[in-house]
Amino acid sequence: MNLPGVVVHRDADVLAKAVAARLITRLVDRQSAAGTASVVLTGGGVGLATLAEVAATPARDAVDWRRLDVWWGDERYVPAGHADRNETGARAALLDHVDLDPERVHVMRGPDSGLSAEESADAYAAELRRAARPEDHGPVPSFDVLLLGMGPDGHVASLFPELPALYDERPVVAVHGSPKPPPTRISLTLSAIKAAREVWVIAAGESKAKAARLALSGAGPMQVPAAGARGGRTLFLLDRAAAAKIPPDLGRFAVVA
Ligand SMILES: O=C(O)[C@H](O)[C@@H](O)[C@H](O)[C@H](O)COP(=O)(O)O
Repeated sequence: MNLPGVVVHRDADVLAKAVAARLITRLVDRQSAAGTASVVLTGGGVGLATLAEVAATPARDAVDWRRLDVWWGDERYVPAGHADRNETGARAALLDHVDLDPERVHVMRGPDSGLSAEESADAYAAELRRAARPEDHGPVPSFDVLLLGMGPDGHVASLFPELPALYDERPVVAVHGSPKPPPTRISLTLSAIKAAREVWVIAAGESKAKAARLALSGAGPMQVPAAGARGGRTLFLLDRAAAAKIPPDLGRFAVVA
């Protein structure tokens, strides 16, 4: 597996703008090459700021939104429309402002669906399996780009240090007792994340600096889940504060700020 690339931007605002530009380019390139594209969204502040920047840039019109599959890396297990849902934030920031095919927006269902968290995870795994093509060689599509925010403890999606979800081999699991509220969540596992052609870990702020260093310096995924978040190509897209503790010889280090 290739070493992750590291790209550092001046601050959180520039980071969100730069990731938005990169995302639009990635989706347009995939649609040109394959006729279609797929993205996996993340919750969290930097992820939502990125989506808002996509909505704000006129270049968004270069994407054929109707030929895009939208998935989530994780979801908080609360009812549809609840302010805590990653879906709610993503809709407000971007999804409600572009012409998506509703059939291609793949939400993780909450308690209002009548499904338990476990059943919701299984239903999402089944939806992923249906979308996977023979060339994907597995139960999950080869996502074109999978976005991940990262917590100060190194969590990505709803994969928190030392929780059993980290060694679960199923592609999607229910998570109970999340240290970040709300406590019950649905998450892709590291095995599903690895199916992505590109994984982008996006983080801003000093509180993420230690996790970024550990994730890039051989820590174990049980202690630092972001250390196990790797795709065909992996990028850590950081602001200066989040990159402050990374020794320059780790990964391919590009300071563009
Ligand atoms: O549902 C969630 O809470 C997330 O998907 C989670 O993994 C998030 O991305 C990180 O906690 C970073 O969040 P911030 O960017 O807000 O720090």
